[in-house]
Amino acid sequence: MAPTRLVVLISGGGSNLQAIIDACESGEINAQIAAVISNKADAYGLERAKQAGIATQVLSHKDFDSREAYDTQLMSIIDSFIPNLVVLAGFMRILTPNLVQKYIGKMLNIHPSLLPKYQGLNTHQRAIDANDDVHGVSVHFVTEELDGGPVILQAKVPVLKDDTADTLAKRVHEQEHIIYPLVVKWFSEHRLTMEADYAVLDETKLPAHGAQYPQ
Ligand SMILES: Nc1nc2c(c(=O)[nH]1)N[C@@H](CN(C=O)c1ccc(C(=O)N[C@@H](CCC(=O)O)C(=O)O)cc1)CN2
Ligand SMILES: NCC(=O)N[C@@H]1O[C@H](COP(=O)([O-])[O-])[C@@H](O)[C@H]1O
Repeated sequence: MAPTRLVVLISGGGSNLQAIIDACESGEINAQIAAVISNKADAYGLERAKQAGIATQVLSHKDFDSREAYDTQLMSIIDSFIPNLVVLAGFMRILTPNLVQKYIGKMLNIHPSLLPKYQGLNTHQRAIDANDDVHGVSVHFVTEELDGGPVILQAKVPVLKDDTADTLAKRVHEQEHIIYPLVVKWFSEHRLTMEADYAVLDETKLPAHGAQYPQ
């Protein structure tokens, strides 16, 4: 089967991008990253992509007068790489309805909370402030509703009494790097749709660390 063509959108360090790069390079995922696009020129994820020989492009939102104008240009760039799947990996811009609808069912996001809890930003601190004893991460389809799309896979981590947002984020990151490549692999093998019967996904492949299907 031809490898799934990925376009990955980032804004920062790119550790999730790196996990997907590694999984593609090892053959774990039958996919290739056609391009990495960042809205921040100083995103270290761009360096990770360059070191892996992956095409990169920077599209700064500051160069556009509106979200719609930015997304129109972003769509044009994404389309030029003819992706089967668009992967948001720490991409920190809210996408407009036109762009979301164009890629509906073939755009994924990773969000650092157990959705539907804590949509939006600053999720780790919010979990600590709420005295939660469990936190985690969700991989979901992107829809117009911010962080409201169908959840595909989640992973849980404990919140420790002395946790800071940084120590909790580090624990969550470890799980992100397991479940995101796994979901991309499932997409590449099963051509996941938003109406997917999650039973199609082989539960035995779930990492032992407590990943769970949405209830
Ligand atoms: N239409 C959608 N767009 C995006 C989704 C989505 O589900 N639907 N997921 C987000 C990712 N995300 C959380 O997982 C997220 C990203 C950015 C923001 C946000 O408030 N961004 C601000 C700018 C913040 C900054 O620059 O630091 C903004 O866009 O004004 C919230 C949640 C990606 N997009
Ligand atoms: N709302 C989106 C969001 O907060 N996403 C989060 O950004 C980080 C990106 O890290 P990375 O750049 O090292 O992959 C990840 O923790 C991801 O869950």
